[in-house]
Amino acid sequence: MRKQAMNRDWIATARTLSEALPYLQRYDDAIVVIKLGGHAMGSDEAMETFARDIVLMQHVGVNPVIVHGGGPMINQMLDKLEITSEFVNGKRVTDEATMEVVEMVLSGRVNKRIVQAINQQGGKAVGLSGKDANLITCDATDPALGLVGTPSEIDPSILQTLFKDDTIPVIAPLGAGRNGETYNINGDTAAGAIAAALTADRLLLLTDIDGVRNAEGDVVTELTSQTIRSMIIDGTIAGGMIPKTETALAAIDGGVRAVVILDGRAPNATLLELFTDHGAGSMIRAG
Ligand SMILES: Nc1ncnc2c1ncn2[C@@H]1O[C@H](COP(=O)(O)OP(=O)(O)O)[C@@H](O)[C@H]1O
Ligand SMILES: CC(=O)N[C@@H](CCC(=O)OP(=O)(O)O)C(=O)O
Repeated sequence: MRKQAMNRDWIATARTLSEALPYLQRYDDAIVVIKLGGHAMGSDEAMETFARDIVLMQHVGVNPVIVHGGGPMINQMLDKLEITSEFVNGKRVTDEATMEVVEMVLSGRVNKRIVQAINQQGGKAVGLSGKDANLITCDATDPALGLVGTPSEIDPSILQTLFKDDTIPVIAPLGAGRNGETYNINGDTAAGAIAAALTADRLLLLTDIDGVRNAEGDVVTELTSQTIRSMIIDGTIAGGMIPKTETALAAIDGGVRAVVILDGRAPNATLLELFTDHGAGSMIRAG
């Protein structure tokens, strides 16, 4: 016998699916780069929902690319090893010992947790870092930051190969230097550079806050490059939000159609943004 569940509005569920059609058509074959910040990687349950949304996205024709962070997980391991660490303008000052820990945590535990979560939902994910297949080549950002890298060359060919095979790339933000160095790249910066190299349709930066807030504490839903620049200068945008908004500007300059900064802890955040009228977070658009 067919179930007659009374505790859910099935008609509304069917309507939601029907209303998604124009969005499904818009994003058919689109490239969407999703940066999952360390603060947005919550419980196993939240990771499961995130992974299911990514697999669904791919099933309806999107080519998703995940770039992740993991700052809080790096901090935990550095604490255990009694290595002190400091941030300058949202970037971790990285010496050789810190770099070893960063690579171990990001390419190891964090990357594989996301890969496994996607695969458990029936997707096919592969974990890489920017060092694999010459994906990201870096130059030093600033000698004062040590081994922090700025992507100078991106070779996205491995990503195109993975798209053809319906495989979802999950990328740890590390890059190779020209002389065999390993560089630590801020996760947002890496995601922006990859999105620009792919001329992605969307870059979603998932974090632990519902968007970019103004001095009054309200989320600004549409941001222009001028507003961002003045908010950085007057200190309204600070800490980890600096690389995020700078990334958004660089990605738009690099050909990405739109960047959205949104709360990755909100349930189904990525689907809400892509497939419904309810835009979430702060959007920065081209033109
Ligand atoms: N104007 C602002 N609007 C929103 N968040 C801001 C702003 N200025 C600074 N922040 C801080 O930036 C943080 C997001 O950056 P970060 O912690 O690096 O995130 P993630 O780990 O997701 O990359 C927010 O939690 C908030 O504390
Ligand atoms: C240079 C730099 O700061 N690299 C970051 C890389 C991880 C990251 O970006 O993590 P979130 O996205 O969680 O902040 C770091 O060492 O913490």
